[in-house]
Amino acid sequence: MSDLWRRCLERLESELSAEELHTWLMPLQAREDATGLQLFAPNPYTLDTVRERYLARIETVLGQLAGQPHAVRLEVGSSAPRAARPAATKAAAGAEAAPAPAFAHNLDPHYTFETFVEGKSNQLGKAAAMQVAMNPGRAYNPLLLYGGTGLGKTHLMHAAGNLMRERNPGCKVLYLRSEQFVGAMIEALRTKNMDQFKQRFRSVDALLIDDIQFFAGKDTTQEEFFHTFNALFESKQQIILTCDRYPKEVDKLEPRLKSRLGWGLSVAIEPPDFETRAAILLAKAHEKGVAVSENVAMLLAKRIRSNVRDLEGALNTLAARANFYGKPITTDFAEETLRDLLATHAQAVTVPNIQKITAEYFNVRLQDLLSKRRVRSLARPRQIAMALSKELTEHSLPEIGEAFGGRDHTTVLHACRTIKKLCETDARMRQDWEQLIRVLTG
Ligand SMILES: Nc1ncnc2c1ncn2[C@@H]1O[C@H](COP(=O)(O)OP(=O)(O)OP(=O)(O)O)[C@@H](O)[C@H]1O
Repeated sequence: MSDLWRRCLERLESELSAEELHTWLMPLQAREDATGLQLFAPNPYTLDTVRERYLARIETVLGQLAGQPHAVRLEVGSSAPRAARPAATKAAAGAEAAPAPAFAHNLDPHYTFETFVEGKSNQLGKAAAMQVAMNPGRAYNPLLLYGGTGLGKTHLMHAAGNLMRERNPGCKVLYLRSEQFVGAMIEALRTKNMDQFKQRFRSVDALLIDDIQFFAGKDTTQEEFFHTFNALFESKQQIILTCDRYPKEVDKLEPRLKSRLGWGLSVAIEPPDFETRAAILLAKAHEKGVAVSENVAMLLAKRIRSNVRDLEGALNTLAARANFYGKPITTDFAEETLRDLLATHAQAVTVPNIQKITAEYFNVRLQDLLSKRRVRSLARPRQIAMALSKELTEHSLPEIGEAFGGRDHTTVLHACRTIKKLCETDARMRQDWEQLIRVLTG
């Protein structure tokens, strides 16, 4: 790697989140010559993103490091051509040696990148899944998508598989829920067909396994998965996994497996924000041919924050009722039809609950959080709790101010603006914010 580029990355490490760095900048290859620095992106998508979001900053840092303006050229390609055989060719070579039964892929054709709505909460996950699909076995291996239920991990996983097959129809992509992997293994053990089992999993170009937290405590499965993983990894076959939390936090998952999972890229999929929830609803309604206005989408997006599956469930209920009664889906109709459901979601998030959870999260006493004390260790959690109250409840600014020890509504407004800005610029703050939302709405 060019020394200048390495130093530039080191500098940027302190400014960007690890995920941004790994998704966009680490895949770049650098070549330095008399005319400046040339950066090679693995695909046009990365190139566009780097140009749009990071190029200006890269040029500034390079200028600082070199002591004078430094030209940067960006293009798609590689600084040194790789010798590795593409995965599909490898599979074909394997097939020559031992003809395998016809391959039946099992991807859901509806789960594509086109039907996936992008927002801040899932942008990195989508980008990583796309890169993997465009460079199977080479971009990130394994790619691990983790996060709460119903947030689109399975969708992205299938989308990656579908894109791989679109780009290379001969590509063998096998999707399995973890339970299916366990079931297949038990069956193979029972019928003494372990060789066939091994062959089945190791002959694919990409193996997609959903919800690997299910492997916890299943030692034989983990052992077998570990060997499958190694075999695939070594021959550069792509592995994509999902998990309901960061795998290091999954109890009874073997340390050596956890360490393997860390070899590639792990990306968190966060709960979508309000705008993304509304956009997802409108997209789903369009897909299903259900006429839903923006107002209705906004109503549901405002009130149902838990996850996309719940949002979709609400939309399906609305569509079915509207169809049954032959009525249009107005906001009144939606309020009326989903009254119980909306009430359940509203109950979960109250200002006192937000205050309590935020105080616990930052390890401060509730009475201090609500006090007038202005020390930073209290002021920031207090601002976060105020901003969360605005985001997650229907209360007005004066009402929220009142609930925080009788503060003025302008103080609440200031808190909301400060936190929003910090979430955009500070990765640590964004993590805290998203984690709290997850706890409060999960
Ligand atoms: N950003 C998005 N755009 C469009 N649809 C989405 C998005 N996020 C989630 N969905 C939809 O929400 C539903 C649930 O998503 P999915 O099954 O992928 O969740 P998951 O994270 O894998 O959940 P689980 O861990 O429970 O399996 C799917 O119908 C999916 O299409």
